[in-house]
Amino acid sequence: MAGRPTSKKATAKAPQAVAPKNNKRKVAAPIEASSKKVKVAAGTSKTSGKAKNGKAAAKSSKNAVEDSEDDDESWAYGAVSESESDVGELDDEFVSAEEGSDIEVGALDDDFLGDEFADSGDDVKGSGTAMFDSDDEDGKGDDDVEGEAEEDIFASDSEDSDDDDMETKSRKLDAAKKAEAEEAEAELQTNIMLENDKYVLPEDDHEILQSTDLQVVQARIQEIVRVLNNFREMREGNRSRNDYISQLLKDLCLYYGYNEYLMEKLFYIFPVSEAIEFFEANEVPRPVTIRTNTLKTRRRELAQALINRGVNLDPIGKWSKVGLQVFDSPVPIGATPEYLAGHYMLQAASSFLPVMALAPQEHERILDMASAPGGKSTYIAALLKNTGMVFANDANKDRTKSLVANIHRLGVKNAVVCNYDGREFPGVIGGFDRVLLDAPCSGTGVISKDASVKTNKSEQDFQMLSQLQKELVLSAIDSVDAGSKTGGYIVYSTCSVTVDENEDVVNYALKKRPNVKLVSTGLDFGKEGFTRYREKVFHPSISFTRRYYPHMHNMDGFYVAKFKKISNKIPKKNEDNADLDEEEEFTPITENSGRRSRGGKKNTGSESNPEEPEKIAFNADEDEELIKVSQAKLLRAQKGIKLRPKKST
Ligand SMILES: C[S@@+](CC[C@H](N)C(=O)[O-])C[C@H]1O[C@@H](n2cnc3c(N)ncnc32)[C@H](O)[C@@H]1O
Repeated sequence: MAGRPTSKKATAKAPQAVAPKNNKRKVAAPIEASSKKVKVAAGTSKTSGKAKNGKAAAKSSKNAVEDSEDDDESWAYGAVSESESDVGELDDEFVSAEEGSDIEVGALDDDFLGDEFADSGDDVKGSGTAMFDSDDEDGKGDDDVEGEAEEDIFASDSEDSDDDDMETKSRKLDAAKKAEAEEAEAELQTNIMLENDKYVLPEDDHEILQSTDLQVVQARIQEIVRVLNNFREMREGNRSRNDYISQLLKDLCLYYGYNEYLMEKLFYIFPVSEAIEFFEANEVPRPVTIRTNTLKTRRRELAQALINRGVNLDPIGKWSKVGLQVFDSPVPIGATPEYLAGHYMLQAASSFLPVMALAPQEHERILDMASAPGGKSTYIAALLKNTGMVFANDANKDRTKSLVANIHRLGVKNAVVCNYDGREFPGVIGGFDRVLLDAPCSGTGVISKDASVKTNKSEQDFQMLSQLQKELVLSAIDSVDAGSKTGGYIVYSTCSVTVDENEDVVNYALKKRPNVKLVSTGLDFGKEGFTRYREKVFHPSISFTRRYYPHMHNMDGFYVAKFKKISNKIPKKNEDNADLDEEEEFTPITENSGRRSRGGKKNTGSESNPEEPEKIAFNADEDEELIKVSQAKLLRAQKGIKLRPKKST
């Protein structure tokens, strides 16, 4: 469709209705929008917020300095003193957009879309330039215009120079000024509606389709948001809220380039103004972040090595001890010697969160059910300090190649890579201390990295994804040993913000597996998961789950839920969960069946007695025996040593 803004150019004329709120939020974001270095955080196109953004950035720069001083490691990286001295110089975020534009990412992992970042400089520059008011485009500032007006007045004055009647002269001057003021007022009237003006909705679709001029669409979005925010006073006649909302949704689709189905799905997650902040944030790349691989180095050492290469970086925020935010770099950040030596992983900040929630303990046996390309598996391995075992599984064999490469590069020695459909667990192996299910999802949290999500997901896709996620989460739960001395936890996460893929899935799991309960994620920021959404009511404990948003937390949209398994038996009904809605049935895999039987009837019990709850426990002795046999085989193959396996008693 002509005029459809699928690109970041749309940010150039972003609706301004939300600017003040947005600015406020940016300062509190877990990834600081600090100092000149920030090229993305504050960089939306809200011209009205320019000065404020500059101040906010300056303020947060100071915060970043304080944060880094409070850090356990109590260091301050290269940029810190610079940012302190820069604070006073900052006047707006455009400076930073250009300064931060030359970052190169190089060979990035699959979970981190390098092209976005490589392109980001241009995008930001583009939007930065376009962010200037059109008034400024002719290169004349307000002073120039005023100067011309004054010259005109004096010109007419000089024509009458013969007339030395001061009163006439003064009257002419007054009349000229009045005419100019009226003209100026008239100009304003055509552009700006007064607070109390009623906004008249376009009458028919014809008019809407004609209005593909982004500026017209943008102006209408602003007006409709203004009306919706003060509906009683501002609405036109008997127009309903729905009339305005349906026009707004059409305009948002046009302006940001989403399909109608997804637009509606996302729009209702937020209050009106916040929805626009969310769509706007999706037009701007998120900060480039890396995770220190503590198996090989420490954050301070890594930071120093990268600073020596001219990389401008800072700690990600107080909440992470291993994250670094890279502002700009003269070298490709995905191809430095430190990167190749496995000292860090290019990893989105949001993707630290599920692993932090999982909180792996040394010597545990952990399953990462959907793990490629391994950002989280390798983090788990690092937290285990290469003890215990990480089963890094992924259903996509091709993707396991990058998983294996990352495991090697990062020096992970306690990982087993496997390639099963996650729904086949625990038939493959069970009894884990903890399971992470970072589920396949629609990616509505990472639209800034992959804009194709705006248009390539249909209602059917969402239904299929939600169904798959529900099946996977039950397998994840069933793969954990409730009797684990140190664990018994399951973390479910997605990089999507839709309710179907998050609260709906968790609610379903609570209903189908009353032997689990939700517990705190231990993450001290993030919005609470919804306990109600439109016509849906979820279990109250879903408030333990956490939502993360680009416009609020300056990181990808994300969702994290943590379950504790309290029994290996699945009770028939749990009173706490009795109020959960009945939903469609499917046949999950059981330990006994090994493979998931499809399309059959409900089967949560054992094969011999479907009514009897299944028992899933890891048999440590049996496993030890297997490990010994395999070690013996290995020794024989590698060194020709023959060990006689001990007979089990
Ligand atoms: C969000 S990505 C995982 C990212 C990964 N956790 C990381 O941090 O690098 C989801 C993964 O799920 C995998 N997947 C899709 N369907 C699956 C299934 N039925 N069982 C297991 N993995 C599946 C996809 O191949 C994809 O790699």
